[in-house]
Amino acid sequence: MTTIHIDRTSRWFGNVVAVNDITMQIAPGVTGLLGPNGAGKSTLIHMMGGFLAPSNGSVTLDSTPIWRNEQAYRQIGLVPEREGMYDFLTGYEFVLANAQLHQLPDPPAAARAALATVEMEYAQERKISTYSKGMRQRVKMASALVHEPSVLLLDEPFNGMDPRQRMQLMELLRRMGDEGRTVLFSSHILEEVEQLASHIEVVVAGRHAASGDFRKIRRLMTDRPHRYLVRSSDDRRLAAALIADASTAGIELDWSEQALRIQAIDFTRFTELLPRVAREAGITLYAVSPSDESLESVFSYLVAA
Ligand SMILES: Nc1ncnc2c1ncn2[C@@H]1O[C@H](COP(=O)(O)OP(=O)(O)OP(=O)(O)O)[C@@H](O)[C@H]1O
Repeated sequence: MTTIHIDRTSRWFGNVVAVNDITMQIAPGVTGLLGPNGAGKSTLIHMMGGFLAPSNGSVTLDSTPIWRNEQAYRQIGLVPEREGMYDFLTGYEFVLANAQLHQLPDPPAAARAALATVEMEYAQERKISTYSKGMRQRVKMASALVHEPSVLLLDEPFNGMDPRQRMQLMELLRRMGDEGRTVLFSSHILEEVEQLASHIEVVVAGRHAASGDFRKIRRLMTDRPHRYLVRSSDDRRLAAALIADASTAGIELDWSEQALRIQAIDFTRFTELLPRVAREAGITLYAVSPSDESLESVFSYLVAA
């Protein structure tokens, strides 16, 4: 059993703080790392994989630091997000090279086994340049699995996959989690995480925003009061119609903005209510935007789904 501990860890690049004082643990099973673009997910994953040193704090695997620790590297497999691969190699040669780098006792057998795990034997003799995005993803995965790591880190693994490939990969990750491996994958899409991980970690703008059971966090995201700025063809009439519904907690006419500031309690109900009320009253909606920053990121998850 292997657990990664991230303890008061920060990472900066010049004056950009990509990861800001984050503490979290990644335990065996499948964990989803959720956050909007630029939240710091890749930077965190690279530190967990030993690709990057923390600027501050520590990242350890069962109490030993990961950075520059060969023993830790033997236990970790990392599937990076980047697309660039050795296109002139065949899938087999690519995975074999990694098996050799790990100095495994029988690199060809390990490469074949890893390619079988991701169901890529049929195309293993083809050049990577001829692969689709999903096939590339699977070969990267085979390469990360070739030394049978107990920790598997995947950066946006579902990007560009079709629904069938997505399902296959989800099944594989689920199986690995059930086997007791520590599997962490990042995503900026709420629904993707929902299907695979019951435990999630949320990062927003370099900070740790939430941790725990997916359903609880989702409720937190969707059931908290939300503030919107709404512009319409008749703000006063729209305000009167909305306030009658229990999902609206408060409305203010903002003269300087020429808009309504609305506070909604029940997110789902409000997002159904607003267009319906406007339609029934013959009011045109010109703009509906979340008016606080944290909500904007929550909103982007929902929109991206
Ligand atoms: N090597 C680097 N040099 C400078 N800035 C960097 C570097 N790597 C990351 N950053 C910055 O750190 C922040 C976090 O980036 P990171 O790639 O970790 O986020 P992310 O959540 O993985 O986003 P995405 O989903 O878009 O990949 C961003 O502002 C990014 O521009």
